[in-house]
Amino acid sequence: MSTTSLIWIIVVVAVLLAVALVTGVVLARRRRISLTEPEQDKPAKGGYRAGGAITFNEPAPPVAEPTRPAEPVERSGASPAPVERAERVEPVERVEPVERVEPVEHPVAERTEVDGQPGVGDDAAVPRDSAKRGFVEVDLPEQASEIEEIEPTSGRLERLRGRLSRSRSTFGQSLLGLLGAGDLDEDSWTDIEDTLLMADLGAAITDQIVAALREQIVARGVRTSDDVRALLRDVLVDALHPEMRRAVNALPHADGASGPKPAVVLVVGVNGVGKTTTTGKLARVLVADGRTVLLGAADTFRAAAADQLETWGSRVGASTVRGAEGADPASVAFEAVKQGVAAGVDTVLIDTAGRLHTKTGLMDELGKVKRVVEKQAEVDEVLLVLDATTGQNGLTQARVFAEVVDVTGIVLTKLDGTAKGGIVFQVQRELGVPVKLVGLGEGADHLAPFEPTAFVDALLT
Ligand SMILES: Nc1nc2c(ncn2[C@@H]2O[C@H](COP(=O)(O)OP(=O)(O)OP(=O)(O)O)[C@@H](O)[C@H]2O)c(=O)[nH]1
Repeated sequence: MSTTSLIWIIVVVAVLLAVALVTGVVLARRRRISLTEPEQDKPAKGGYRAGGAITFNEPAPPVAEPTRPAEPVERSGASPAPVERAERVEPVERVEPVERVEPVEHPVAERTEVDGQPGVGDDAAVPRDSAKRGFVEVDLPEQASEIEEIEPTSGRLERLRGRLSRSRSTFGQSLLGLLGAGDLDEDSWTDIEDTLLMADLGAAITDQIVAALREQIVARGVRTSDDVRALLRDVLVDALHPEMRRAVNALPHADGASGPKPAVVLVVGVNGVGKTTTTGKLARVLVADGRTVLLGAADTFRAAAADQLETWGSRVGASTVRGAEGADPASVAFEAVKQGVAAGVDTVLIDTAGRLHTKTGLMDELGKVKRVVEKQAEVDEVLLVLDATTGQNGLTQARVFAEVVDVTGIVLTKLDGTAKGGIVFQVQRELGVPVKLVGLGEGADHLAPFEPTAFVDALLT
């Protein structure tokens, strides 16, 4: 072979190698997904649409403005003008802080009739408001001197979306970062799984979401940060079952032989999760919607709980029926519904006590409350209140309550205080019951309707 031929061969091989190298680099770059595009901070397509108000459901054909007998409750509209103060506003007893912090013996040990087992009215553990905890942590709202203005419910979640910032940064943004970081190897998928598990989505939903992402990232040919966001949004919204009915059954029953009957809503859950606060916030929403409300303080284990509820009521002109401390919760609930029917209010909201951690005790008490209430009127909604910050504990509670009463909706409180917003996914799956409302703060109007799309958008944008 001549020298010229050899030189030509070397040149051709060098050119081929250079072409192969350039092609490889270009292909590798095209497979990368970058999240640094200017589009990054724009809302996902369709935008954040949390404009919905809390919706209420009527149990039967709509009632045409029922005429109500004289009732000391003035209505407030969506933009309420100052209304006259309701008659029954009694001074709220202030509970002084308990200073002593000592362990408390469980009272059941001293009781002979229950054979050492907790009975109705007992806690499995020492109640949180025993001397061990102290009332100092319970923030009683100030007694209002006049009826307050209530923030309109429409657009409320949009206004409160900033309160989901902890979940947004540790859950939403982490996922976007991981998915958009380029070639996804097995380590990346493990990181994605860990992020979902740490946000309290639970193993089953994590598997479901990861499988959907793996499949669709290829099927859709995901390339850009917008593609990633859109895919993640669709997969998360889908896992939240947007088709579930989330209206609260709180509107009165149509005229019957004996006239219109109020809707009855039972608010249940263990102590400290935010039942009383939620009942108060819900009363405000109903009043803002032009409804008349009567409150039943069936949490008779703690006088301050009834005071707290009464204060919430007085702030919006709703009366509260309460019993003596330690009274039978069922009798208070019965009386509240009886008075609600007599007064012709639209809704009776009953705050129950959740002190019974033993299933039998809980069943006895809640079952009795429901039975006696049903002698007066149908129970339309049983709202189970869960504290989003309690993770697995909250789920255990949810299971017990679901076995005991027919839970029709979940209120997830304290979502503002947690980075684990994923509990929403898990609790719906566990119970098969929709999350209807979410608590996003201690403020009087920090209760919002739960909307899957708006929620996911708040996490991702
Ligand atoms: N950050 C935050 N705090 C909340 C929320 N909902 C309730 N809380 C607070 O949680 C605490 C307990 O609320 P309560 O309404 O007294 O709870 P409860 O379940 O009625 O408790 P018991 O009356 O003891 O059974 C209060 O300090 C509330 O202000 C919420 O959505 N976010």
